[in-house]
Amino acid sequence: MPASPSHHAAQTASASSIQTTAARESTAILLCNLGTPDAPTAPALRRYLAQFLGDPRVVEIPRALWLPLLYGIILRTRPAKSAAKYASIWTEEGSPLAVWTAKQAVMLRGWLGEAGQPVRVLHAMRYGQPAIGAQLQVLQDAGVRRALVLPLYPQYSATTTASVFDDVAAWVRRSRCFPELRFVNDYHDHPDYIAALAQSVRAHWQREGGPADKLVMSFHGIPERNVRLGDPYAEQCRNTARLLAQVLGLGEDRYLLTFQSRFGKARWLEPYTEPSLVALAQGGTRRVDVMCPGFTSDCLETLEEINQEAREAFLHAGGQDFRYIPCLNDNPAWITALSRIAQQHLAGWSQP
Ligand SMILES: C=CC1=C(C)c2cc3[nH]c(cc4nc(cc5[nH]c(cc1n2)c(C)c5CCC(=O)O)C(CCC(=O)O)=C4C)c(C)c3C=C
Ligand SMILES: [Fe+2]
Ligand SMILES: [Fe+2]
Repeated sequence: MPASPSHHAAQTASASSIQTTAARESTAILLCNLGTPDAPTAPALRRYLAQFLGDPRVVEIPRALWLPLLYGIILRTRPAKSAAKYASIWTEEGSPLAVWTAKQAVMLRGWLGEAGQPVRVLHAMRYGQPAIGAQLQVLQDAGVRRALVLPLYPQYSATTTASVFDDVAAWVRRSRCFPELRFVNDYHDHPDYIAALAQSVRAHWQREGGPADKLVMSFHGIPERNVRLGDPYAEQCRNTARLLAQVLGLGEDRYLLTFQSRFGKARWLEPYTEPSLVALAQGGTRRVDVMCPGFTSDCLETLEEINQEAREAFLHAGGQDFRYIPCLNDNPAWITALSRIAQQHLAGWSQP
């Protein structure tokens, strides 16, 4: 059957609309997070921890000393203990970290689309699935020409941010062709990130009928040695805390910056979160608001370590009210912040 003129026109229109969409979507954003086990079970934890703790960015002990310790002791004992902790926070949809990260990618795509900037947005995990290299390959195979890698860590640390970069670079080394790449190092003082945190605290105060005696801001720790060797992480955490306190109008006596999740026997950044909460309770502080501004998604470290373990320690030491403020998760102000951070890094990247 010969094509009618209208059939022809429809074909041309749809071909050109595909081409326009393809041209616009030749830019992509890859949101990268830490990753999480596939299941709250000892075998899944063993796979996850082997990858995580086998990363030389995370444990900087010489391989010849560390690997026997990791495989001989840690991977025999820790998986079962950690699996039980994960089981206490697991949801029907999976690990909270995975659920929130996937949702952030979908929302960010929607936000940018509405702002007239349709770009592909995928998420990837440094440890576990979906892997960073596999997602970069998906983008490459789809014809993406420019990719912005955006780690979901507001504060830069070699243990986290640089490790994402290592993984991107490892994929590049294996690739014949790859998109132009840009990389976000940190956004610890970005006004929209600070504003999103402030908004989440104010909303919490509104729900609770006002501020507690103290706002505790707990960040993930790193070994103190890393900071001495030049990691800017601690300074960036202090900056975030100071800026947030400033926006909230909190004087120095109204907030406390602490570091959580110490791993191993070495000295980590201090003050440690749980002992600080115990000291506050013993010193007569009755009510605390507790938040984790360095985590953009709720995860094991916030839901179990802070909202379960640290809560119990505070109440046991005589505290009366432990009020946990959830992470930014799917907070619209946070997605707006992410879209602005992305737009600023995409600016000037010409369309073909
Ligand atoms: C927010 C930034 C993070 C930094 C910095 C960080 C450093 C760091 N972590 C470990 C060891 C572990 N961390 C674990 C879990 C974990 N860590 C972060 C974030 C940072 N880590 C997150 C978001 C999570 C939770 C992931 C989840 O699935 O919900 C774990 C695994 C759990 C356990 O067995 O305790 C370990 C181990 C080190 C050694 C380190 C810096 C040197
Ligand atoms: Fe960690
Ligand atoms: Fe922990």
